[in-house]
Order: sequence, then structure tokens, then C-alpha cells
Amino acid sequence: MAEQPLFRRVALLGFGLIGGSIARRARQTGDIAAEIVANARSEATLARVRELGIADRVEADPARAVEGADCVILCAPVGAYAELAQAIAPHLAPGCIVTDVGSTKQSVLRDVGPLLPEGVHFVPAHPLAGTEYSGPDSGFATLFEGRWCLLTPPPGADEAAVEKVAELWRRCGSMVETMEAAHHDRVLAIVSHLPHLIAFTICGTADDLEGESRQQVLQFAASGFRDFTRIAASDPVMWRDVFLNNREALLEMLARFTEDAQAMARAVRWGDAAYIEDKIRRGRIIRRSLIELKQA
Ligand SMILES: NC(=O)C1=CN([C@@H]2O[C@H](COP(=O)(O)OP(=O)(O)OC[C@H]3O[C@@H](n4cnc5c(N)ncnc54)[C@H](O)[C@@H]3O)[C@@H](O)[C@H]2O)C=CC1
Ligand SMILES: O=C(O)C(=O)Cc1ccc(O)cc1
Repeated sequence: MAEQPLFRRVALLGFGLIGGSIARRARQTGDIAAEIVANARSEATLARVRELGIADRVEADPARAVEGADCVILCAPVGAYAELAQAIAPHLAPGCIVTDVGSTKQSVLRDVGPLLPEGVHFVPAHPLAGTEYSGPDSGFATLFEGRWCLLTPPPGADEAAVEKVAELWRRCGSMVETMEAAHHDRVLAIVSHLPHLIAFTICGTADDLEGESRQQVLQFAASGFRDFTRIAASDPVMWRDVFLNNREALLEMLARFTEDAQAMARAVRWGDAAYIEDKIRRGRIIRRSLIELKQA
């Protein structure tokens, strides 16, 4: 028997990979939401959500979608949050929990927090799970299983509300940790945002090659380059917003990376075999400890 649903009515604002995965999970387990209301911007997405039948109700207007909800989850690109928050703020029920899934967290505190009325609880969250696919068809119920979800509640956040959001993610199969938004943004800049920036850039560099070399990139792409193209296939609007909303930390990590890449270039130029080998060895050690962590 499934446990009692955690929430009476969950409103998902934005219905793509992440919103769609939460809805599918909630549908499958029955212990997250008694009712799921979906909102999306485009008529095509709304029509597709209706067809898929994974929401109890589909609303074109975010203000109508949040009416009577005890949990509202922002699942749109982070650049759209301020406008969404403005649209829903007057319509939120007292005691409602507003949370999100955005990849940047200081920007969410900045853009959403000040717009919410007194008596509404705000608990930002970020599931560290995803793929390079987007849109309403891309989600799946097991996406969050065994993955971390980081919560970044503002100082003084209501403890019961934080615990409810933590429980929501545990019921999605995730492990939950709480941290400060600024710390989150620095960590994510190096483990997620910079790798995506590098992937988008290297694909452009290859694509800019002339003539036969460019053609052979596709023909002979080895698995290293292919791995970059998987990441580079990610949604352009979502990633544009991530870069612009974690500007400071991303630029700091990029500056460090550029220095290290220049040191490697110097070692290659001067034939510093020991330096090159040492750096490659460090990469191996990191990969192995990641695999051990996963098995532990
Ligand atoms: N893709 C990934 O792997 C992960 C993404 N995230 C975060 O989750 C959020 C959603 O990402 P995905 O589901 O991957 O994106 P997606 O592109 O699959 O879905 C986004 C949804 O938001 C809607 N939308 C776009 N602009 C909007 C606006 N102005 N107002 C209302 N709705 C709007 C789109 O129509 C779409 O339904 C983003 O904030 C992203 O940073 C978090 C973890 C992983
Ligand atoms: O597909 C991948 O490689 C990812 O890195 C997924 C991902 C994308 C964005 C996030 O904020 C968290 C996870």
C-alpha cells in the first residue's frame, strides 16, 4: 500500500524533462501528490501533456495553475523564474510551499524570494540528475533514483517546509543534502556548468574547421569527442540561463581552467613529459575514486 500523498495538489510550472519526470514519478508511486496540475508556456507542450495523461489538469495560465496548491514547483529555465513568480505571487494559498529544480541557486533566492507573500514557504532545490534531452516526452519516473538533490533554504526558512521538500525528493528516490546557495553555485560551476561550457565550445571549434578536416570530425569521431557531443546536445535556452545566472562562479572556474590548460600547452610545447604524465595520472585517480564512491 502506498503511503498517504505528501501533498494535496502539486502545481508544476514548466513541463519538460524535470517537470515531466516528477509528474511521472508522482503518478507511479501515488505517495507524492493527490492531484497534479501542469502549466507550460506553449500550446504544443500543453497539448502534449494532455495527450500523455500524466497530469490531472493542464492550465495555460500559471496563476490559475497554482490556485489551491499546497506545493508549487518551478520547472522552467531559471531565466523565466522572476516573471513566473510575479505572475503567481498574488494567487498562492497561505502555507503553500514554493520550491524549484533550477541549476543555479543564488539567482533563485534573488529572483523569486522577494516576490513571495508572507506566509508562503520558500525552499529552493536542485536535483543533480538529468540528460541531454528536453521537452514533455523526455521525462521518466526513475530519473532521480540514487541521485543527490541539494536544498538551499534561505536563512530562517520554516523547518517543517524544508523537511517536506526533503521528503518529496526522498520519495522520488533521491538522497538529500542541505547547503548554502553560494556554496552550491561554486560547486556546480566546476562539476556541471564548466564541463557544459567546454563541451559546447569544443563542438564549435571542430565545426569551424575547414573542408576535409571538418568532414572527418564526424566520420572518425572517437568516443572522447562523442562524449562531448552528448553533453553539447543539451537545451540551448536552459544552458544560456544557467551561464548567465551563475556568472561569477563560472567565470572564476573558467579562469582557473584556462590557466591549467595553458600550463599543459606549455608542457606539450617544451616536451615536459613528467608534467603531462602527472596530470593524466591525476585524472585517472579521480575517475577511480568516483567509481569506488558509487559502489560504496
Ligand atoms: N536538463 C537537466 O538535465 C536538468 C535541468 N535542471 C533544471 O530544471 C529546469 C528545467 O529544465 P528541463 O526540464 O531540462 O528543461 P525543458 O526544456 O525540458 O523544460 C522546460 C519547460 O519550461 C517551459 N518554459 C520555458 N520558458 C518558460 C516560461 N517563460 N514560462 C513558463 N514555462 C516556460 C518549457 O516550455 C518547458 O515545458 C531548469 O531550470 C534547469 O536548470 C535541473 C537538473 C537537471
Ligand atoms: O546530462 C548530464 O550530463 C548532466 O549533467 C545532467 C544535469 C544537467 C544540469 C543539472 O543542473 C544537473 C544535471
